[in-house]
Amino acid sequence: MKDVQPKGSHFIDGAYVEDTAGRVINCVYAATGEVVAKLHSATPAVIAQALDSAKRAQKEWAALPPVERGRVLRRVADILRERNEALSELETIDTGKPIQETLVADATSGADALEYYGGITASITGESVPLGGDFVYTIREPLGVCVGIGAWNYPTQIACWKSAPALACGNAMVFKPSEMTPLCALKLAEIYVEAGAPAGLFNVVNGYGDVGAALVTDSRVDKVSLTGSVPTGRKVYAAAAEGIRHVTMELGGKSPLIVFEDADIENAVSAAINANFYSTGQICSNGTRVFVHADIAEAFAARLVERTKTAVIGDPLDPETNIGPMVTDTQRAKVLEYIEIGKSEGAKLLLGGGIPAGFETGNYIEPTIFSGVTDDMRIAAEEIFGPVMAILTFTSEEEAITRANATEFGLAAGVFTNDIKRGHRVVAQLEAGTCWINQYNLTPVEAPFGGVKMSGVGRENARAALEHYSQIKSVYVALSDVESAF
Ligand SMILES: NC(=O)c1ccc[n+]([C@@H]2O[C@H](COP(=O)([O-])OP(=O)(O)OC[C@H]3O[C@@H](n4cnc5c(N)ncnc54)[C@H](O)[C@@H]3O)[C@@H](O)[C@H]2O)c1
Ligand SMILES: NCCCC=O
Repeated sequence: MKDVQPKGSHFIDGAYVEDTAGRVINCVYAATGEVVAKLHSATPAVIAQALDSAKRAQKEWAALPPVERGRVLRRVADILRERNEALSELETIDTGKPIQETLVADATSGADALEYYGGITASITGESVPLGGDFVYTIREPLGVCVGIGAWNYPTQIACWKSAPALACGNAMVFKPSEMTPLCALKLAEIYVEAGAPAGLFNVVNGYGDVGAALVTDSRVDKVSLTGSVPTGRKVYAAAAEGIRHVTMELGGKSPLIVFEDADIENAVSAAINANFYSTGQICSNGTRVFVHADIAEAFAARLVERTKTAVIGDPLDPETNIGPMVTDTQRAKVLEYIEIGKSEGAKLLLGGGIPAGFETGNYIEPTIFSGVTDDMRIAAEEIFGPVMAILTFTSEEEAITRANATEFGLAAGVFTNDIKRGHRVVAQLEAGTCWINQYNLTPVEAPFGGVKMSGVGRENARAALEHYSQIKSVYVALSDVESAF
């Protein structure tokens, strides 16, 4: 295994920082269980250093002409693309996701975000509001120091999706990666400095949940953006509210994928595969409740099983591998428990359900398909965050919509139909922040991404994210005399 030990656990003010007094974080390669790097969770002194330097750098950064700020972000995008191979390998080692995915979905999607926001930095402006003589103009101002807290499934992408719009708006960011994947964001911090960002503008502090909690309540912090589970979201949202801080919450889901009887079955099967088994099922927007019209349910399931059997399970660093291990043994144990729950609830196990033969070392698990699932089963109601698909059947459009919406989550939804009117009619009624018609799980930077209901608050990507990293100042300008009562 290549040496991935970073020069320090944190990256602050343009340099690696270490404080061995912090609790140890072992970075484990999910395919073998090998400890590939050892870091230390941030101490209060490290957190203070990160926030102080971010506060300083933010002022310097916000004072630059926007076109110069945009240029720095675009340089970051270029470097991410130049180093895609090395960064993808690191992402694979950090997460266990197959290299065939990380080469196309991580540093590259991060680069898209940096390029997009670099391109619009100079057009983040206010407006002029005529009042028939007097007028108002508005200024879109940065919030100040933003804290980003990441989940473990997309460490590079999450760090880029948060930092790119934050920095474009003139903020600084202190980013805390998940303790399970501490390596990738450190590389991004190095690249920001190399691209010309002021030291301290993008700092990374590694640590457990307590480090995240300390950041959220610090008086130097103006905004918190979390990607994580609903239970963590509740805590972080409440803690941020104490200081009336701005928040973005990108949380979990249990999204529906509805396949109507007139759908192209081959495309719908491809979408169901992508919506459940990409990244070994560890994607927030996954369409894990696959509602299939009763008339085609048998044919759909047969083809799905046939194709899923051909998936190559293996070493994630092997380019042939489609399905790698789960991020940790704990996460896999949780998924295996859900599979047992599914069986005991009476769902029919069509495929998978255990540890693949020959893969007893590492956190491997088979892609698993249940049919005969009903809405009340826990495997249909709770976020599993692993490669477990539940097939449910329906007979009418109205029924499919009602049942798809019968969840506390609202992150995403997909509809497969060849009737374009039906496609639009159905998504208009689905309670989800992102919907796809005849596609699933594509999240281009040009499209806003985020959830409704318990799945979150705010949006990432597109111009929509600018609303969440800036605030508007109104300036009233009088051209006439001031009237007063006396
Ligand atoms: N909506 C999205 O964009 C999106 C994307 C990826 C993952 N997710 C969700 O993330 C979850 C999986 O990720 P996870 O297991 O890392 O989530 P998690 O909620 O356990 O942890 C997320 C982050 O929060 C930190 N944290 C934990 N307790 C904290 C506290 N009290 N204060 C501040 N920070 C704290 C963790 O250290 C970690 O960095 C799933 O629910 C998934 O759906 C959502
Ligand atoms: N590519 C989008 C991933 C977001 C959630 O896990």
